[in-house]
Amino acid sequence: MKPLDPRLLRRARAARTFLAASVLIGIASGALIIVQAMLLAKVIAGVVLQGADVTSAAWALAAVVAGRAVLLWCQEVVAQRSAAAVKSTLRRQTLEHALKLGPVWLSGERSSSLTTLLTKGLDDLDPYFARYLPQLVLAATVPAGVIGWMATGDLIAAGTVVITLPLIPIFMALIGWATQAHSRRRQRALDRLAHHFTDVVTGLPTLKLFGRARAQEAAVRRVTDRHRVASMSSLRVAFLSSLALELLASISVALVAVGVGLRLIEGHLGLETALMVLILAPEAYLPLRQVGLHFHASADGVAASEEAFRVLETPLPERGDRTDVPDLRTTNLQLYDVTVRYPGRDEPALDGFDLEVRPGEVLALTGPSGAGKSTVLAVLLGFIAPERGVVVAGGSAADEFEPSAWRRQFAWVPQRAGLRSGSVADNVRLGQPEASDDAVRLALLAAGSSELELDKAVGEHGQLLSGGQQRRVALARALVTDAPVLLLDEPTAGLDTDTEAAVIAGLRATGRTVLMVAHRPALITAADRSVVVGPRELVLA
Ligand SMILES: Nc1ncnc2c1ncn2[C@@H]1O[C@H](COP(=O)(O)OP(=O)(O)OP(=O)(O)O)[C@@H](O)[C@H]1O
Repeated sequence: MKPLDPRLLRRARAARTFLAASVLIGIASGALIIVQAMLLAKVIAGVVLQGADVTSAAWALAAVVAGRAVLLWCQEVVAQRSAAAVKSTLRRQTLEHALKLGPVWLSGERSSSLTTLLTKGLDDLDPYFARYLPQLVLAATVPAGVIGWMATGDLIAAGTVVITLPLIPIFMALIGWATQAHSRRRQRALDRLAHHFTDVVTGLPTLKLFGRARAQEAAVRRVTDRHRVASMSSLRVAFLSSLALELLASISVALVAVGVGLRLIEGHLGLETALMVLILAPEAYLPLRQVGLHFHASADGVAASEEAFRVLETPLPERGDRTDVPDLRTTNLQLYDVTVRYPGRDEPALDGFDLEVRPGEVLALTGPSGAGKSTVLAVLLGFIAPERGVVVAGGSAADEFEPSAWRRQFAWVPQRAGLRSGSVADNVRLGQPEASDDAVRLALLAAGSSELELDKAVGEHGQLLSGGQQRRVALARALVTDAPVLLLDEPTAGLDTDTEAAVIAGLRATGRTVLMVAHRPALITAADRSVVVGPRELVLA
């Protein structure tokens, strides 16, 4: 593990400010430690030898101690603020990037890993900023100053420190090497726990229905146990390594002390100098020991930031920046020879697919389950880039356009409605935040949901609404936009025949281009045309 990931400095301005402030505070702390040792030695020697007046030195010592307390406070304030700023920057950047990567990239276990990373994961950066980095700066500044100053009083003691001090970073590097693997294992166990737990909670009604809820207890226990074992082994390494570093530093200080004691007895050193060297010796080792101590607390934070960088460094599909997207109210939309392969899949989800969508037509995409109908919509929305082939509008390829400008031409109703908690109106307004109550009512009417009150509560993932109501609210959310093309993934699934007829009539009445994935005969019949998606594309009149 690198002590300081340069990507952190590049991505978060707060981290750079923090580092600069920490270096200044570190240098000031180093100077105060030396002055404190000199004054302390002077006061003790004065008292022991009963000759000198130590009053002024005692006052100066009190001032130095107060100065160190103020520096510590400054360091804490700067660290907490920087940690908060860096976490918020990383969270924002990671979330924005994940959104740009789109729902296809987020599918699978990625969404729960991302949730863990953006919540608990990045919080682990707190000890990294508040403890580890300041200590790292002190470790780089204080020992050099202390050894230099010791050398002016006792060259042999300074030499002893110079020889023994490097043992600490060597041990730390070895320990760090072992800890990194433990931290990663712990992070993976936490990810798996989050994923499993989300799955179980979301699927609890189904599990109960099939009498499998109890069986999940054992599965949750197993995953939790794995996390516990990983955490305990991290802690074991942390405690053992602290003990090793502590022991090493104590033996080194003892070596210095024995040498100083002998030279004092033999008269080669004065009492004040000997005291100063003895007081300073532990200070040379302390920052390095503390770095080792805080290293473990920060390892989880560093693992989380590496995870965030992994997301941030995932390349975005190449898209142009043109915003002059042709108006699809008047322009044909074409797919030529489009082949799509999902990451990790050998078989293509779409193979050499051609399609032409004319303005204002209602077109049904049909075909067996898994044939690639939803994938056609994902390609049109730019959620996945075709391996071969191209999407064309008005003579230009879709990937020449800036993604959000391109997507403004479309309103999408996915297979899962994707509603969030709030009211029905809140959910419809996701399509058009400025929509008036009348516009929302009109959209609900066109979606066959006139019976739904605008302020009716919607729970998480659309709970509190029936499956059919969720679909219709999602449809109203698409209809309230002014997008010229509606991409609908089975818009009438779960609706009764009358409501389905009303929805189809509502769709036609909008006069917009509709491209819908359709399994139900009523929907296929209501379309102007239907296209079969599958290994062999058939275009039916
Ligand atoms: N995110 C994904 N990662 C990997 N494979 C995927 C992903 N999404 C879909 N697939 C695979 O791509 C193929 C086409 O899927 P798609 O959802 O487009 O089919 P579909 O025709 O819409 O099916 P259905 O009618 O059941 O909704 C399937 O084999 C599916 O397993």
